[in-house]
Amino acid sequence: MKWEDSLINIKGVGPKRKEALEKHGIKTIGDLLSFYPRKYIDRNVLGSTDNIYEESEVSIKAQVLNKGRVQRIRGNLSIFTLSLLWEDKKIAAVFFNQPYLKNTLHEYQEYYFYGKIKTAGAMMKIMNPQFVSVNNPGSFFELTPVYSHISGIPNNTIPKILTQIFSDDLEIADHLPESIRRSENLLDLKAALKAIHFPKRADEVLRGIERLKFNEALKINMGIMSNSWGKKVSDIIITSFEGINILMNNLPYELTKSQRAVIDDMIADIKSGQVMNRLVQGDVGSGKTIIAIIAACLMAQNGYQTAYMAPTEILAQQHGRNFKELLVNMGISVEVVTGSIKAKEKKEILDRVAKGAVSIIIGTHALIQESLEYYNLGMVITDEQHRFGVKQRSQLSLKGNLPHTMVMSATPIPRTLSLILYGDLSVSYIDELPKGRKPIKTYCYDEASLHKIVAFLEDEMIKGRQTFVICPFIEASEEMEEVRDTETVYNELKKKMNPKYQIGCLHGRLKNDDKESIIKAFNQGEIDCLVATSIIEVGIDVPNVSAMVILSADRFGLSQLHQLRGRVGRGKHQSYCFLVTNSKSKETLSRMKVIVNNSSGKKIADEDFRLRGPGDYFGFKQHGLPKLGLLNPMEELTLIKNTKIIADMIFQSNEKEMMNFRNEVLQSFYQDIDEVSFT
Ligand SMILES: Nc1ncnc2c1ncn2[C@@H]1O[C@H](COP(=O)(O)OP(=O)(O)OP(=O)(O)O)[C@@H](O)[C@H]1O
Repeated sequence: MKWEDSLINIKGVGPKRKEALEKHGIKTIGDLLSFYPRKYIDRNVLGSTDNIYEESEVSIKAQVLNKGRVQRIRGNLSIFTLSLLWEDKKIAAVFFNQPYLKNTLHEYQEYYFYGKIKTAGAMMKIMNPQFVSVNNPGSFFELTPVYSHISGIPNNTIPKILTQIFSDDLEIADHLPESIRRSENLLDLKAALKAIHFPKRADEVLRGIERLKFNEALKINMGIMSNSWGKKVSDIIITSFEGINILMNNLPYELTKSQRAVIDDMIADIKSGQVMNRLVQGDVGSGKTIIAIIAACLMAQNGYQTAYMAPTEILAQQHGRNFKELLVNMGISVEVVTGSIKAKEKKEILDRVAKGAVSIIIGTHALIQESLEYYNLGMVITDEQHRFGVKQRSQLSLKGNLPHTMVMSATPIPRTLSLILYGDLSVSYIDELPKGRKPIKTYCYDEASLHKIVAFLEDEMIKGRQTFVICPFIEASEEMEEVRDTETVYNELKKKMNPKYQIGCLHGRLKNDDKESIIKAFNQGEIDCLVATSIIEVGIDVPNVSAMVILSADRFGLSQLHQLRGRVGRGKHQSYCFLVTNSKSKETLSRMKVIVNNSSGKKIADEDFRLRGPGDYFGFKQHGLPKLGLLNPMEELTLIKNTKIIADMIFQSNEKEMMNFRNEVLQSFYQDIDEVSFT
């Protein structure tokens, strides 16, 4: 029996169960072996009456004192209660819906019981315990794996199938080179899987987990490393820096110290003769776009093209305007290519790109399309914002002859995750905001205060400012009446606000042309108040906006609220953000407090991470990385660092075994990420 064999040949797996397992992503023997237990029951802990903890799960040794009593509650529901003597105390064993146990448990006999202890009430209880006779405990004290329930599969079926798999001639090829396995003191793969599924003791499970986590960490590291590995020396020759000096000297503002430092880092990379792989990390509104403009200008002035990949069409258009504003009169040609552009126009642009008549190409995913050929791509910039995966990034880089890469990101990423995601990148931080920015005053109110908030927005608009009103939904939902939607709010505001104010409404369901014209009108100050969904979350840059109201604010994640709020306070005006929620939940209110009291993206991300836990935070899927089994990347810094060193060693090695292993791991990595879909 092999890893890739189908489960259909296994006894006990008929077509129905096969289908149920497949729904859960379990198709092969290997998939089932990779379906790890959710937890283990350890009945080895023998409880004592000296030390009883409410709700603790323990084994107790106790004598049955009576025949017990079955109470019928209603229908099939029954409770069987039995009195036990545990050391010198009485305890009741309570069984639900198992009246037949009356004939199984015998008076005056001793048993081991395992279950949850409840101390509240007149008598101590052990709830729904498992039990075994003291004279014949069998495997009662062995560790028992517990698997997540799969609908259509009885709970004891998974262990049964696994037992069969292991008792047959199971072949598991362990490709990890023996030398690494030994130096890292790891179990071989089959032994590790056996330890996970059939452990006798807890330390065996730990050894099994150690090996399987190692596999996952090594695979992720090798997959990421393969993006940049072996393509270090750059053929791109940059000699002229005059153009960017002119550009920088003519900006309407002075660059911050951090912005200058990032530009220095970039220039040093380019001068080093090696391919640049740099992540630029800076909080919302810290001024990352100008870095991209300067980098693209440098490339253009030296005869190379730059591709700039933005996460949304709206942003691609906005960047297009910004780039053109600063670069067109320097004789640099900029074009925006998006999915919605008309075919004829697109063809014309693509022809010009292929001939080298366009220097800067800005777009969305469309930039990765097969049909887009570059003349001489010198740099790829991705405005990451967690929308692109590892795969897209590398696909775009493959378009040229090893172009330089720069990744922009606003969201602080925990160190471990950034080591994985950007393991191949050097990092520059923009850790200050442009001069003169005032902290955004943030408040949390319930809906009863809405009329006052609307009056406040009108006051701001009298002063010539613009405002945002954000709603989670596009239209009203019957199931979730309490959640605000753009359609209703837009109509209400039209009635409530002075008609001299222009109100606009923007959401993802509008046609691209309509979206574009609304954004344009808002940019030009023709719309005073824009009601929108989170579509404006990233990147939208209108410095005249001074107030934002976020309705049903509890529907958004903390980092998302921070991103949304980052759409105001981008100019010299004092700005305000109102989080509106009717929720009284303590948890919600404490989340709102985090935003009210903090302005730093890093602090908010830390809190988000603390409140939500690692599982939810920065999903791997969002980054186009495969789902992990046992590895929690947030907590395994040492393992990730160690396996990175090993991955590097494997990539450097000319030994056949190492090279074969490398190819196999990469094949599997790319297969995994092919299965990841983007939403
Ligand atoms: N040094 C500076 N001084 C003053 N204004 C600046 C400076 N650098 C950038 N800006 C302006 O600040 C605003 C925000 O910059 P930008 O849009 O580049 O931010 P960002 O880092 O991309 O933010 P986000 O992550 O929110 O998209 C823009 O209007 C930009 O022109």
